[in-house]
Amino acid sequence: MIRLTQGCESPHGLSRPQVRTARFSTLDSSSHPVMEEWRNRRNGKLSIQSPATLLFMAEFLKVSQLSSQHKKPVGLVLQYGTAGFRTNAELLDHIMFRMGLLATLRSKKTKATIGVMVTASHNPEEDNGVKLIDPMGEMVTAAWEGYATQLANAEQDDLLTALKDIIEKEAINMSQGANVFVGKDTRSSSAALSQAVLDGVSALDGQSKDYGLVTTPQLHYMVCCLNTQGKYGDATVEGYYHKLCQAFIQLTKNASNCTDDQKHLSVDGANGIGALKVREMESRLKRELQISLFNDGSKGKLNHQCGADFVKVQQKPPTGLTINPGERGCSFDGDADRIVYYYTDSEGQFHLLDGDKIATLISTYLKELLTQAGLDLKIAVVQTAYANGSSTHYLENTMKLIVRCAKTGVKHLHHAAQEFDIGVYFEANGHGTVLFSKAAEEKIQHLTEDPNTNDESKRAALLLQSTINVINQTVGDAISDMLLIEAILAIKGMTVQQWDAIYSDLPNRQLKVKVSDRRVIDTTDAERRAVSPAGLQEAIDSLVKKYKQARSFVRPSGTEDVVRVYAEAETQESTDALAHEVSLAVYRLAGGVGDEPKPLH
Ligand SMILES: CC(=O)N[C@H]1[C@@H](OP(=O)(O)O)O[C@H](CO)[C@@H](O)[C@@H]1O
Ligand SMILES: [Mg+2]
Repeated sequence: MIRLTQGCESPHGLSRPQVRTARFSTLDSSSHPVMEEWRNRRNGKLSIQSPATLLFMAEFLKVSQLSSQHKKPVGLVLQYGTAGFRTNAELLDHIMFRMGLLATLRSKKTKATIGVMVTASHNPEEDNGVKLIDPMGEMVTAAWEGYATQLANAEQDDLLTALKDIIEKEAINMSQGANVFVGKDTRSSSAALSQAVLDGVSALDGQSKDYGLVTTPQLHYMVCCLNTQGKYGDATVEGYYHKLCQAFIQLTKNASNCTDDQKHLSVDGANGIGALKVREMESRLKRELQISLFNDGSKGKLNHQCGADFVKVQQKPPTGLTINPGERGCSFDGDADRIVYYYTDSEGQFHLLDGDKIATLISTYLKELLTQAGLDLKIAVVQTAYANGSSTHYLENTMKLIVRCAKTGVKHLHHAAQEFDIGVYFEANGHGTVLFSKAAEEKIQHLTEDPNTNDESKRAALLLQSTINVINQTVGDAISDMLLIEAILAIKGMTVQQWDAIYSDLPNRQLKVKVSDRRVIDTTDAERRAVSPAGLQEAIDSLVKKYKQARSFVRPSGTEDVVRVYAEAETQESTDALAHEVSLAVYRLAGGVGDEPKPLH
């Protein structure tokens, strides 16, 4: 029997010695290897001088008990991939519980609030997933993605050992308090799975706040607000709408003669959380943006034949949405962190405005404002290898902007963008945002307050300030991006066709090739060149030479068991031929399985 002595104050604010005494009394008899190891370290005695140790062990016991209600299926192995864990919802209960544990440890380690979002984004309704959010609202750091995988894959009996390993490796002070924010999307499995996350947090005596149904970027926003003591905004959904909508209204005051037609936008909510949140926010836009919401979840299935991913990959409008020729529409994905725009011309031809077009519109607008404000700030656009060559060419050669290419995955773009005063980053699929350095924000602020600032500079600086406020800098955010794009179009008096005409996309094609082990492909130069298997890059180089304005690269997907092939060229015909020939090269040199890739035409 272990008794708590005087001075054994709980860092968690627990003042219930009786409860603890009762709980600890069972520690002596616990035969779990982790408990035994701790006993051995103390020559068979549990030190009553170490309250933190006692609490730690009491929590371990609780973890052990609660984890038996969230058992891992034996042998199941899952990976924390580019966008967290993602698979069929039925396989995820133990993962969620364990991510609740891990988020609590991360919170203790960083002494800050951590976020856990339950969502599988654009994947089918039957799937689910989880992403961890670091203190400033960014994706969790790479080392902890590794811990997430270790913890997720530890068999039931090894869970405490896996937990202890992380605690020791990171030298986590277990007496530090913890706070975890939890959010979920609209999937039917999300309620039970987010409860499993909350169970994980409480097993380690962490505090939690359940935000319930929120978009992924809203949860990122909340985490950032809390950890900046409200400087970024109020950590509430109301606070989020207030900040973004107020900035939007402020921006649209600079749009003259905007007709109701021009203020109209059709939104495809992918039958997901984004639709609910647009509905909640709508009235605050004071008819400066008049939204017709489609795929609002009242009848259709999540992401089915709709949503940003469907539109981007299929290059066609979502079902369930009607817009007249020339009118603009946009699609969110299932957790509202991606957006793409589109319209159909008078000939019925569909035109997609993807992440590259969005990055071009935003960076052009920002560059103009910087010039008007007379501010010398370094602005850059960060893309991936999937960015259309025309967009890169236009940004570098016409706009004279710095363009960087990062590896696929938002966290890579986010980090690259942080190196500039203003970093605009977008994946071609529509996930992106804009980052402003602290120094840039201060210079803009100074300009708005300086009595010597001339009128033109002041107007531009004020516009920049409202632009900063409409943007969710923590992560790509469909709602925030939509408001920014709509404000820019209104301010510039630009139609969607004019926006589309800034540059013309090169025809492009993406294909997938199945190989026995996609890890045989290793890449360099932000994934644009293959260094293995031997001969593959040389083969691609000689194929590319056959076509005009051609470019092609291959890389193993981080989310699917395939090798992705990308090609672009002057015409769709040569693009498709090149994509097919490169697919064949991958199939032959990288261990293709199944039938040989067939020509597209
Ligand atoms: C070509 C492409 O669109 N790749 C997507 C996809 O990654 P892959 O590693 O290509 O499977 O999923 C990621 C997560 O959602 C997203 O960030 C990325 O842009
Ligand atoms: Mg998403």
